[in-house]
Amino acid sequence: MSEWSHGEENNFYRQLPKVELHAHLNGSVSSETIDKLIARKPHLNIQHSMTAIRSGQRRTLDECFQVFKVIHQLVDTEEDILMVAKDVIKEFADDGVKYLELRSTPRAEPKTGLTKKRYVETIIGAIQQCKQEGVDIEVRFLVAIDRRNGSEVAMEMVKLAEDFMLSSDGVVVGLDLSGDPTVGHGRDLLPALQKAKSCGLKLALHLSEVSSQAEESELLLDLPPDRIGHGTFLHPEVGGTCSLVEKVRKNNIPLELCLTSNVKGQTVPSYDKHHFLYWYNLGHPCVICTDDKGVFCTDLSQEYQLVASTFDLSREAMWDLSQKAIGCSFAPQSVKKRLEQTWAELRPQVLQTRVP
Ligand SMILES: CNc1ncnc2c1ncn2[C@@H]1O[C@H](COP(=O)(O)O)[C@@H](O)[C@H]1O
Ligand SMILES: [Zn+2]
Repeated sequence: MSEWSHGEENNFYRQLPKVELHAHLNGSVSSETIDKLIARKPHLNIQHSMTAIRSGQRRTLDECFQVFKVIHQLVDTEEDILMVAKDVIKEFADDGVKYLELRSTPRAEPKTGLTKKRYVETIIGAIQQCKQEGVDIEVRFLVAIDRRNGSEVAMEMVKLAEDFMLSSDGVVVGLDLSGDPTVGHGRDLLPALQKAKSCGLKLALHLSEVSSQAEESELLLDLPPDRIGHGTFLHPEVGGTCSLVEKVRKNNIPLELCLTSNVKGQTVPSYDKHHFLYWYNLGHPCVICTDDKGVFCTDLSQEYQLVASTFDLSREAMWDLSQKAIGCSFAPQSVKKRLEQTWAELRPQVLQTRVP
């Protein structure tokens, strides 16, 4: 047990400088922003209970994907996307996140004239505006491929990401593969992912989020990806294989781990059974992330605190986790170096203060 009071613990994790590498834009919308969206679109008759999974509640993964559909109805114009992206970036900054990699699936909305290209441009615009306003956070963007949409759209997203990688002043750094893991097969997306890799885009892939994906993970790990989202069922204790674990370890591929998301989405039975422990005990790079802070009603400070209390880790160990996450980011060396400096400057004050 910790010798610190609850208030002190909260305060410490908020002060801790953090890196967020796995955040889906529309899953990260806070209840305050949802209020503003509902006010813009009262005719949709959407209530808060439809856009978030509260403390103690559980949903099947399938039900989680229904929640995203509701949020997508609320976020369907350029103005909405700009507001949502700026709010999300500022909320992460307020939570002590110094570097954020946001990801989102470009959507065309014929009714409002939104195109996939404008979708990405609007998010890049939000990132630039936050920078101009002096928000204390460095932000990069990953174009997401929704696996449900098949190989053709995947290839279209790779082209879009490549164009933006070359024209966005370094804001677009890679691709995400996400969406309902029970739909589609990674084999069909392999050519698009290979192309992305060959043109210099970084790959963050959701792998083995459910137990039926071993064969797909086997295939996609040969790319290899630069980071893995979840990887819940990779290891043999939960039905994965030694071969999968070996591939991950051989290439030292960091795992993005999202405790609240996995427990609320019921792919992990309880916090203490989370696969964080398996990989952490191997000394493998693990990055704590939120996944969908709005939908799962969490933030990155809470996720760090949850990991520390569940696995009885010291503040120093948690500091090391947050610092090592810098190295797992897709930021260029110059940015990583600056972040390392920030961590070095903050360390004495954050690790020693006892603020009530
Ligand atoms: C809970 N675990 C998860 N597993 C897989 N994909 C997920 C996810 N959580 C979110 N997404 C992906 O992110 C989209 C919402 O944000 P954007 O509209 O892209 O910003 C979802 O529609 C899904 O494709
Ligand atoms: Zn995710």
